[in-house]
Amino acid sequence: LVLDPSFKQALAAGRVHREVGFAPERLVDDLRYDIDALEQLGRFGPAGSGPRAGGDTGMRSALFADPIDRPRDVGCFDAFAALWERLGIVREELMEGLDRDLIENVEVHYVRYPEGGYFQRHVDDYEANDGAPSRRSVSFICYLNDPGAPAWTERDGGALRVHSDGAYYEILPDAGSLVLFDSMAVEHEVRPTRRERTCLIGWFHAPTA
Ligand SMILES: O=C(O)CCC(=O)C(=O)O
Ligand SMILES: [Fe+2]
Repeated sequence: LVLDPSFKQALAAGRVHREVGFAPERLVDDLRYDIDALEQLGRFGPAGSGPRAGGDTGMRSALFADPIDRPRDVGCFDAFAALWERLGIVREELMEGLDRDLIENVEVHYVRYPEGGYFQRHVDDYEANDGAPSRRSVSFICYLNDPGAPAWTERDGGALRVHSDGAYYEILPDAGSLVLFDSMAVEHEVRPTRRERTCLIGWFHAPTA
């Protein structure tokens, strides 16, 4: 098992579940190498699917790259594949633990927030029933900040702020940590960051029918 069993209660209650050290340091380094290579190739841009995709609305300031549909002779696609395999186990544990049907087809992006980057308050599954065969069910974010740099602190900004019942709590983007939450239930935002902030984000989908 890769997830602590407490994820069941957390997700069912509309809270965020966090796994510290989900991606080992060595893997985070390799993923950062991949991300840097894609950035140098100019593969990062403001598009990407998310609430009000496009990034020109002021909703967010972040850059996205596709880790799958990209040249594989640069960077380290194997690092992505290793993380992907681990996320496949997460998907199976979520299906079992939440009794949800999660399809294999998932959305995934590398995301880089420059200094000053942010993402305003939102819920990930914004699509009302528009006839799509599936919808976002569980959101996952693996933080890929530099494990060799000083640890992230509150003063660096860039916290994931989670809203619930008129209050909020914040989660720092510690290198290698994974967060999971219900895509329809959890309102969240990324506070303005004072450091470059890097992660992999994606969504496990469930059939709409
Ligand atoms: O970067 C994060 O921590 C969260 C990003 C997010 O909420 C999103 O892309 O929907
Ligand atoms: Fe989000």
